[in-house]
Amino acid sequence: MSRIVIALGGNALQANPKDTSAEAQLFTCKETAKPIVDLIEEGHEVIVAHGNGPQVGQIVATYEAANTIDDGKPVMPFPECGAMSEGYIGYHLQQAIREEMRARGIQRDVASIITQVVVDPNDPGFKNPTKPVGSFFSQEQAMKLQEEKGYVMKEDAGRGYRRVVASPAPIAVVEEKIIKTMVDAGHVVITVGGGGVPVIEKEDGTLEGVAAVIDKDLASEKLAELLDADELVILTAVEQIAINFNKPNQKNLASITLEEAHKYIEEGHFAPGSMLPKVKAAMQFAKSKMGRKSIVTSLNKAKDALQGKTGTVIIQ
Ligand SMILES: Nc1ncnc2c1ncn2[C@@H]1O[C@H](COP(=O)(O)OP(=O)(O)O)[C@@H](O)[C@H]1O
Ligand SMILES: NC(=O)OP(=O)(O)O
Repeated sequence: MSRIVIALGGNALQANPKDTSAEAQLFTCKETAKPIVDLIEEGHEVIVAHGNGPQVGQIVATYEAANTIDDGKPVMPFPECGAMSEGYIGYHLQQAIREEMRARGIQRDVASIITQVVVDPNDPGFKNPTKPVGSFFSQEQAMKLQEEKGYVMKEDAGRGYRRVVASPAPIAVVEEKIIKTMVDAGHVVITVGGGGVPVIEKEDGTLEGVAAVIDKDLASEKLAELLDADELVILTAVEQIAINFNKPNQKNLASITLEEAHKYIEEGHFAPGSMLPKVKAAMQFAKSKMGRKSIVTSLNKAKDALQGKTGTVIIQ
């Protein structure tokens, strides 16, 4: 039996970027629940983390469209929108996993924990936005949004333009002890949703939300180390990590050593804001302790990847 942290991509949960409906996301969550519950059925301890890039950006845009801007300040700040996205996605996942377990007669409880993750207020990520959020736009639409709303818009891995926001590195998981207690008690826990709501710790020990989106792969890696997990499984829209991605000479990789990963990063094979943080998270977990391994694959190939049939394994 292994302890496995599964990180689900926010984009992967919105399988068709043109259909941002709750119904479509719930359907994807139900499909995603199947390989997750396969692992639970096999006796593994599974902790589920998830992204929120598309969803948090859409929540922010919805509030803006509802004309809730007062004196130029958003009425619904970014951290609150992040917390909403954690609740929204967590709700879908916990319902889907519960239903799948019930259908198989598995007597386990599942719950989401709205998680706060501490970041450094001086993190360089605040000065250089890299995290794509919200929907995809054409170059023309993106330039218009940049001008009208002051957003920073960037091309996202050949899929179109998206708003990018600050993405500071995760330092600590505030609810760590509660998560550990629930996992140790045998419950299925959904946590660090959207990388967790980013908070800074003030001198008096209080927490304050900040406008940013933490990369959920990096937060999941931190969580996997804290929980002493055996495997970190990152599920996204592609079956394998590739070099020369989207080019005629694309080559999918079955495994990558740390040394090879460093070389491929230097050569610029992994897009910042999409594949690069996954590779970095996978590398960090693999090097944190001998024997730990990370796997990157697609939602529907999770089971095959865990049996070594596909996916990309990152090892020391
Ligand atoms: N070298 C690469 N190999 C595979 N996919 C890549 C690569 N570089 C960029 N990508 C893109 O990164 C995407 C995964 O990042 P993203 O969509 O941000 O993840 P998430 O599913 O966590 O939201 C893939 O679907 C693919 O389009
Ligand atoms: N927060 C986060 O990393 O979201 P995505 O998985 O959607 O990029």
